[in-house]
Amino acid sequence: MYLGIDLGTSGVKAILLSEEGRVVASHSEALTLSRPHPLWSEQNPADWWTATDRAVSALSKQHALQSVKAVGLTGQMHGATVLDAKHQVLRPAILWNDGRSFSQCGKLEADLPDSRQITGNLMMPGFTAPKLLWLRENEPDLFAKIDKVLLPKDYLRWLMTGVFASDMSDAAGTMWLDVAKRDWSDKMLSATGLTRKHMPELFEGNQITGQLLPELASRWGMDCVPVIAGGGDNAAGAVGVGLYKTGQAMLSLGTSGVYFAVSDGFLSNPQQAVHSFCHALPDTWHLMSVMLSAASCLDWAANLTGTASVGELITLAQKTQPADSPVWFLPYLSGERTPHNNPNAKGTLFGLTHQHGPADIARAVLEGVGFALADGMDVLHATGLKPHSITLIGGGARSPYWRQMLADISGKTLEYRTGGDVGPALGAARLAQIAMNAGKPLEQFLPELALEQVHEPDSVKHTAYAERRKVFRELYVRLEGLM
Ligand SMILES: Nc1ncnc2c1ncn2[C@@H]1O[C@H](COP(=O)(O)OP(=O)(O)O)[C@@H](O)[C@H]1O
Ligand SMILES: O=C(CO)[C@@H](O)[C@H](O)COP(=O)(O)O
Repeated sequence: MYLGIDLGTSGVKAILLSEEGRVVASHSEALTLSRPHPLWSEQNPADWWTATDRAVSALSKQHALQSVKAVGLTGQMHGATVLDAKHQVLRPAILWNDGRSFSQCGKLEADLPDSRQITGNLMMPGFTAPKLLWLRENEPDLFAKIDKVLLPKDYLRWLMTGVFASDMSDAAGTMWLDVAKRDWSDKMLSATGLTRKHMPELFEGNQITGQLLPELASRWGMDCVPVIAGGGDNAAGAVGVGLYKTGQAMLSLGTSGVYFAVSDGFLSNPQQAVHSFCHALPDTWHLMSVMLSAASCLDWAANLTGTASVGELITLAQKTQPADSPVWFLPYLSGERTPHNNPNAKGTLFGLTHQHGPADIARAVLEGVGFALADGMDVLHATGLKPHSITLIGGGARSPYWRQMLADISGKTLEYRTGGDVGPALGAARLAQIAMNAGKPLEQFLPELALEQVHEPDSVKHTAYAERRKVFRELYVRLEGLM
């Protein structure tokens, strides 16, 4: 078997994949997020480790882990985890949805006019490099002590193997990688006062980076098996659902919302904040549009409306019909990346009257996230890449009602496959299986998951939603200055 570990924002998931490609067990442990100041978003790396240890220990009670041949790692991207020379964590990790480094982004682009050519991307807060510049300017004593900068899953790897290593897909999200060359860029590193010695060694997603340390192996009832590079959660999620060829795409409904498409060449649309990164398999790249708050808006709305769970919130929304006097929701609760690149963008409810109640708000939130996802799809398609199939993954994809609404809003056929909700952990386990079967054809280990439901867009509803989306977009344009 293969063990896949996904350090998500809302929790750590561990799954066991059988040699035949079946998920035989899984366990999740929740994580919380801290927002100590406006625009800040942090987690304590010690909590990541506690949750990981608990998740794997719980899995070992469901299923003996003695037959695990390799471990694959994946996780939330871009987080800055900084260690001192004794390899102690210096401060809470600054996460992917943290907007504090907006001015540092402008400074980096001004200092390095070719930064978009090297990285393929617009410099955005949330990416790792501008956060390190923020630390240099705002916490200089701490910055001076930094010996290593690690991405979240690579901090777990360090604790599991004693090795500093990363993979190309996650490293691409730092803005220190030359994405076309798949190597660290000395120029980008030096612009933030760092060198290669601060970075982990680079691997492709399906390469072995080290072995599980003996004390952990015995704690979890495993051998000292290889730990594989793995990938950022989106690239690994794509591998999990079998996406590695140009034209394959997915929509990931996690804390963030991501439209991800595989490309065999290096394309980009930095002006509209489309991300252009390496894929987790050699010689492949991908594009993605990222919205910072997607399914997390449902958690927020469930809390706001006093509904017990996201499932209940969706049931509430289902009781409403698209109204004559609708409510609109701008889902920018943590600012936004694609297409606005604006950490100061705000969540907004518009159109409320005495007639509206919690159900209308629930519906507006589901629709608003859908409109924002459709905006992201449009700007990705503007690169010329036109995917021929779109698979839904992530916790939000568990709702058939929301899945159909997203097909109606986007006007695209959306496919839901069994097991898509554990996508990244499954992808990490699949990368581990590929690594242990080097030389065999990839296709053998990347079967598409069984199709559970196909959501065809309803053309009448799509036309109505297209009208509503015009107002959604206009609202942002008019409110941007006030935000
Ligand atoms: N039944 C459900 N229907 C729709 N959304 C759900 C359901 N259950 C959980 N979710 C959503 O799934 C999200 C978590 O998805 P997940 O892919 O695990 O995120 P992450 O990788 O960011 O930790 C939560 O924000 C929650 O709103
Ligand atoms: O910032 C990005 C991608 O660029 C996010 O997608 C993070 O990688 C977090 O993912 P989830 O926890 O929402 O899966």
